[in-house]
Amino acid sequence: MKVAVNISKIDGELYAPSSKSYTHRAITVASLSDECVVHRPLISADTLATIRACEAFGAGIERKDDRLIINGIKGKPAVPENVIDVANSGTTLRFMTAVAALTDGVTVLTGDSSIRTRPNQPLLDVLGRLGVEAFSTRDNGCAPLVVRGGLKGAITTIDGSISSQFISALLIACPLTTKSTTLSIKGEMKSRPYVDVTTEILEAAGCEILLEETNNIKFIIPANQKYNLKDYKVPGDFSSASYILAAAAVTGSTVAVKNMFPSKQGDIVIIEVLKRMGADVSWDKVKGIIRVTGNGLKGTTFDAGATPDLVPTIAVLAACADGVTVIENAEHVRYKETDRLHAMALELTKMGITVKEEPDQLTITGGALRGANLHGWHDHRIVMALSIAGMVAGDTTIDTIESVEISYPNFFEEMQSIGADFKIF
Ligand SMILES: O=C(O)C1=C[C@@H](OP(=O)(O)O)[C@@H](O)[C@H](O)C1
Ligand SMILES: C=C(OP(=O)(O)O)C(=O)O
Repeated sequence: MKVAVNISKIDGELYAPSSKSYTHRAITVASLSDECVVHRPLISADTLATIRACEAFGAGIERKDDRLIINGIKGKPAVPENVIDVANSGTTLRFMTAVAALTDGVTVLTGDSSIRTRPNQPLLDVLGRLGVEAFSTRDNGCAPLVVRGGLKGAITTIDGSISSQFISALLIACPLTTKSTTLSIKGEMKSRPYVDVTTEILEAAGCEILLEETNNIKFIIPANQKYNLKDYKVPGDFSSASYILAAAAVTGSTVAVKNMFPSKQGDIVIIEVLKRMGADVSWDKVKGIIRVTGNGLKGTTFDAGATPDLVPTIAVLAACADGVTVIENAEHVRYKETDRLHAMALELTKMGITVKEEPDQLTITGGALRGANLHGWHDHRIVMALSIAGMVAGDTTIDTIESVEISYPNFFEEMQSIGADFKIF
C-alpha cells in the first residue's frame, strides 16, 4: 500500500497509542506470573507476536475490551508444539529466546525476512555460558534460532553495544532459575532506558534485581524468584507520539497529545529536542498532555545512544530546520527493521536534502524539501517519519505503508482526523 501526501497543517488533539515496549514486557512477565490483567495494551502486529509466543509457551491470553486477561505459567514455560514465528518483532525474538531457555526441551524461533537479518549472537553466547544450547541454524547469529532449555545462573558478561534487548531478555529469564546470575555489561550499554523499563516491570512483579554501577554496569540477579504481576496499566508511547509532535513542529501547526504521563521511556527526550530546536512545547505531567506549536526550527546535535527509535523523527526535524544537525552515536540504529541511518539518508536525499552518512552518524543540512516518490523500507518508523516530511514537501508518495501495523496501526486515520492530507492507495 502507498500514501500520497500533500502540504498540510494540523490542528487538534490526539490520544497517543499505548507503549509497545511496556506492552511486550507486561504480556511476557504476566505470562510468567499466575493471573494478571493488563489494561490498555497496545494491540499491534508486534505485540500480537508476543501474545502468540506466550500462548505457545502455555499461557492463556484472552482479549476483553481494552484488557488482556492472562492466565500465566508460573515461571515454567512448556515446550512449544510448533516453531515460534515472531514475524517482524525484534523484542519478541530476543525475549522469547530467553524464555525458551527456561523450558525442558527444544524451541525453534524464526520470523520474517527482516528479522532473519538481525543480530542475536551476543545473546546466544551468554545463554551458552548459562548452560543452554542456543544457536543460529545458519551460524550467523540470525534467526532461525534453536534453543535447548536448561538455563542455570552464573557470572558472565555481555556486550552492550548492539541491543539492550539481549540484556532485558536475560533479566526476565534469569530470576526464574535455581542459581543466581551476575551479568556485567561490556562497553556502553546502548538503549539503556529500555532496560530500565524492564526492571520497572519486574519490580512491579515483585522481582528483585540489584544494579551496581562503578566502572561498568553490573546486574546481580538472585535465583528462585516468582513473578506476581497483577493489574498492570500500560502508559502512552512517546516514540509513536514523536511523529505527531514533529508534524506540528515542521508544519508550523499546533497539536495536543494526550496520554503522555511521565514514565521510564527514554523517548520522552523528544520534548527537550523539540524545545532545543525552537518549537514551543509545554507538558502538563499531571494531565498527561503535551502541546507543541511549530515556530521555525534550527539545527542541533543529538546523541542517539539511549534513544535509537527517535532517529527517523529527528532526521525529518533536521531536514526542516535551519542549519546543520548531527545525529551521533547511532551505529545501533542500523540493526533495526532496516538500516535506518542508510534509509533516512537515502530518502531525504531524494527530497533534495544534503545528508552525510558515516558509520555511526548522520549530518543533515536543513533545506527546502521537494516532493518525491519515496520508499518506506517496510519499516513503520521510516514510513511515519517520511509522511511527516511529505506534509512539508507536498506531492510525495511513500510505499510499504502497511508497516505502521507494527507499532501504530491507526497512524494515518488519526493524522487525517487532525488535518493531514494523506490519501491511501
Ligand atoms: O526493548 C525494547 O522494547 C526496545 C529496545 C530498543 O532496541 P535496542 O535495544 O535493540 O536498541 C528499541 O530500538 C526497540 O524499538 C524497542
Ligand atoms: C526496533 C523496533 O522494534 P523491535 O526491535 O522490537 O523490532 C522498533 O519498534 O523501532
